Amino acid sequence: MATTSEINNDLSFSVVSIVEDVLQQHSSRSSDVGLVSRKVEESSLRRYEAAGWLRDMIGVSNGKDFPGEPSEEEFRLGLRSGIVLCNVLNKVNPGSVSKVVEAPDDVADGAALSAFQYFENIRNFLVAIEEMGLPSFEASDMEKGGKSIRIVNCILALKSYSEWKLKGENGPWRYGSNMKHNFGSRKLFLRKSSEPFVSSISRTQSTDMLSTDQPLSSDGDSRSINGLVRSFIADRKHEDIPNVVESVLNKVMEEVQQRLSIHNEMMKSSSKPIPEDDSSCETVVRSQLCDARQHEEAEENSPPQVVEKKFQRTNFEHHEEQKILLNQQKHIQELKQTLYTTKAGMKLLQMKYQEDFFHLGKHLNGLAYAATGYKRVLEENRKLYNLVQDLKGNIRVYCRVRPFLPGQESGGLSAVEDIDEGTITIRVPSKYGKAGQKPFMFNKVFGPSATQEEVFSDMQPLVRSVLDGYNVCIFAYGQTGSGKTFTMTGPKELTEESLGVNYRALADLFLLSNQRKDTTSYEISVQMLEIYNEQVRDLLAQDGQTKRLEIRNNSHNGINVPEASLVPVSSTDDVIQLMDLGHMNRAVSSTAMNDRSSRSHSCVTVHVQGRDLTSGSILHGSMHLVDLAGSERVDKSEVTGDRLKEAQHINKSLSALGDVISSLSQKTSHVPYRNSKLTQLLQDSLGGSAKTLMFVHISPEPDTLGETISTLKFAERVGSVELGAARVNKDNSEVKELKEQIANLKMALVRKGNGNDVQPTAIPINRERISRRRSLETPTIRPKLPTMGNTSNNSRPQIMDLSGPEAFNDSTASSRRHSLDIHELMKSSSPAWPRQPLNGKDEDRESKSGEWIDKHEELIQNQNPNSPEQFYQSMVPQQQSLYGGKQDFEVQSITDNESDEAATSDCSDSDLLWRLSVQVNVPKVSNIQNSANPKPKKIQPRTAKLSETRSLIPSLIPAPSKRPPNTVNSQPQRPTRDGKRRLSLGT
Ligand SMILES: Nc1ncnc2c1ncn2[C@@H]1O[C@H](COP(=O)(O)OP(=O)(O)OP(=O)(O)O)[C@@H](O)[C@H]1O
Repeated sequence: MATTSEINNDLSFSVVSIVEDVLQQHSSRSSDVGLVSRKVEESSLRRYEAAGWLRDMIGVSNGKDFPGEPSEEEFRLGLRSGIVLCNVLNKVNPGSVSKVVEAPDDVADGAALSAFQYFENIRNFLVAIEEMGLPSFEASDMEKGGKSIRIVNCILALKSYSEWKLKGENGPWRYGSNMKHNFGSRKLFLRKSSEPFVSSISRTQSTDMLSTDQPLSSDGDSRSINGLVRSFIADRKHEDIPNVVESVLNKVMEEVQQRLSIHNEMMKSSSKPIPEDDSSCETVVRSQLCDARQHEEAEENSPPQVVEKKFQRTNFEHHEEQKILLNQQKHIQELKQTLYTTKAGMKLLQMKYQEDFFHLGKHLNGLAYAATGYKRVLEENRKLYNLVQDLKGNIRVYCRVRPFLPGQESGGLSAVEDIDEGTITIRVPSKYGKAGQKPFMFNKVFGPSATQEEVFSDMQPLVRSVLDGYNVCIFAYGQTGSGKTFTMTGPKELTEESLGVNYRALADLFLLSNQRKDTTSYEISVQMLEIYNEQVRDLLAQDGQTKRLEIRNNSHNGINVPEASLVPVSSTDDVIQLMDLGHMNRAVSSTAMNDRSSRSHSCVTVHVQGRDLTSGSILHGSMHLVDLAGSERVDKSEVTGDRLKEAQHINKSLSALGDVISSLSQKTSHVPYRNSKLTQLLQDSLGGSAKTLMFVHISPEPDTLGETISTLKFAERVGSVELGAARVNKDNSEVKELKEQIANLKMALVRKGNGNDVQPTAIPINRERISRRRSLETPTIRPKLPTMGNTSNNSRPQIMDLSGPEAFNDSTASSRRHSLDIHELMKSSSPAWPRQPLNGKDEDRESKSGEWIDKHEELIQNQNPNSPEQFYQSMVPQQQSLYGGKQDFEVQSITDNESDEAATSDCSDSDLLWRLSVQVNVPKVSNIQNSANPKPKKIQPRTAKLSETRSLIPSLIPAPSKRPPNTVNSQPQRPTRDGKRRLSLGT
């Protein structure tokens, strides 16, 4: 912003300028036309002189664009950049302009020069000229309409100075008095360094006034005005002077007043408040100052109307700028507001998003929970399904897919498309008929990645139920190389992780029996058999003898091959030792399909006997762990000779297995168990009261797809077989008591039939205590099992001899009690007890669907000739002939709470099974030897008719629903045909 002193100075200087202008106008007005043309010519000559000198000074080549006789316009344009002037000045007075700003080459004449060049060169030149005391000119004189005469004066003065300097004259230089007066006004210039430049006024009217040493002062100003006026009136006539002076003064006064008013206006506009902290204000102020200066200059050099217009324009521009500024501020405010709103909106959105995320998270959690729940429900469904299957007595079927073996991957394309819990989907290509996918459903499907532990954990409850007195059978089925041995035993190199079901099952039984040792004492023993070429071999035979063993089905204690070694085990080490021996003895040789193919069925049978330490009751369970031979067809094995024979035997036994399964699923009356040793061995598990699990194995290779599909089809059929609910093999004191009661009743009947008046002993029947359990025999009469060598010297586990009474202490007592009772009865009855010879060939009798042959009952008869049954049999020959030589007694099944409690398996499904089971059938006892017919009688398959006939045999224990309790119905009863087990007294 201009300071007051500056304004004052400007004003004082302006007075000089005003006077000068007025005088010029006055003189021009008063001059005649001739004078004007003379003046024009004179000024042209002077311009030529100046231009010529400048060309001389800078050289023709540099001044090529600067003509020798330029027009006023050419002259002005040539000097406009200030370069020529500065260079010439530096030549005249070296160092006067320290830096000359060169114009860019491509700046054409007439083009607007940059403000920088304009101000730099011209200003530096003018400053130097003024310092030298030479007549100066205005920078605006360089522009169009400027006073070039002043420029010419300045250059000619410089020329004169140069010539003076060249002459080498001493003393101060004086500008020539012959020169025309220089009316150029002074202008305050600032050096580039912003150093205030104090100019001295050079005036040319008189030598005493033109001293360069004269300081700038108000005296100087007045002197210069006086000089101007004097020179103006010098060539006037005396009588004109007062008038001229008066008109000049009037003019000056007018001009001064006009300019003052303009200044005041400017002052007003420039004194408007400027916003402090707005950086743009600084720019505005600067531009205002600049405008003010330009305005001043324009004011000084332009006629008043132009100045007025310019001022108005400036004012208008200023106004516009103010408006723009205000608008911009308004916009900024609006933008700020928008920003604020946007920020608030963003915050709101952020909060909303966070809320949404939170809800989403909750929702996802809910979904995850639901998914887990769904999985749980699925799992529960599967368990319930399995439970229903168990209740129905279905054979449980698991499927396992072997992974590709190293080097066997057929481009990674497996025959298995998908595995989902209990469903396996097989990819069927067109060569097997209709291309597509074929699903098979089982109780559980294990994929190739399933571990041995996972596999076992799923069947663990089943295994554990052996300790509760159930019979369990797990058999591995599948073609050669599908992984049966892997599942049942493990790979060749056994590790803890790769141990198969056999090892894990026994280890688990040891663990559980140990946990229960306070309540139950368990004895676990193992048999290992092999069926090779339809011969049963003892794999635990130490002498390696391949003695042909016989299978005796439905033995009372679950030991179907009594001649095979039965080795007690108590630890996993024992088991490993035994298994090693068994594997050594097993027949294994190579075939084209699998170099470790076993062409025999192997069966590890675990026998468990548990004695309840409180009640003394005995239970026994057995578990068959069967690794079947490969199920593939003979022709595929590409074998001949011995191998062909082996394969044929395998096929025969597997076909027999298929037939048994088929007839079981169709519930036919005759089940052909006897068609192979395998079906004979598994008879109790397949048609009896056992829990059976078939583990079907398949290979993933597509080239065995045909075999895979037939294996899966077979397995599906097996899954549909209902065996009836499993039962616990438990023998307790109540059962024995009941048996005695039955015997008494029978005797009473016999006596009555003989004309004796003896009334049946009124022994109350405690229905609640009637056991529904299958085995009713006493353990003292179990078949003697073979022993192996000298056990004291043998490091192997000792073979258990179950024949001794000490093995079954509690039952001995029971047996004694039983015989005592009988003797008492015998004393009161007259008929003699016929002696029955032992007959060991009875086991060949064929069992039928829905009944089981109790050899133990038979043995009771054989070993105890004085038993009531024998007595009864001997006394009722007529009845035998009447009813087809066999009597059936239907025993009403009653839930036995105690028995249920005794079944304390960890196996939830077996427990539940028993708890849900309301009515379970008591098994029939059959094949009791008739004293009148010592030879074993081959029982023909029973027809419906025979069954009807036999049903006429009176039931000694009436069904509670039909008859009042505690009464004996001596009339023959029709046996039920609903599959209930019946107590059968054979001939
Ligand atoms: N689940 C599995 N994981 C890894 N390897 C397996 C698996 N199942 C089987 N194998 C491997 O596949 C090969 C054949 O398995 P395995 O001998 O058990 O078949 P198999 O059905 O018992 O044959 P065979 O009928 O001849 O006895 C073996 O090398 C075995 O280690």
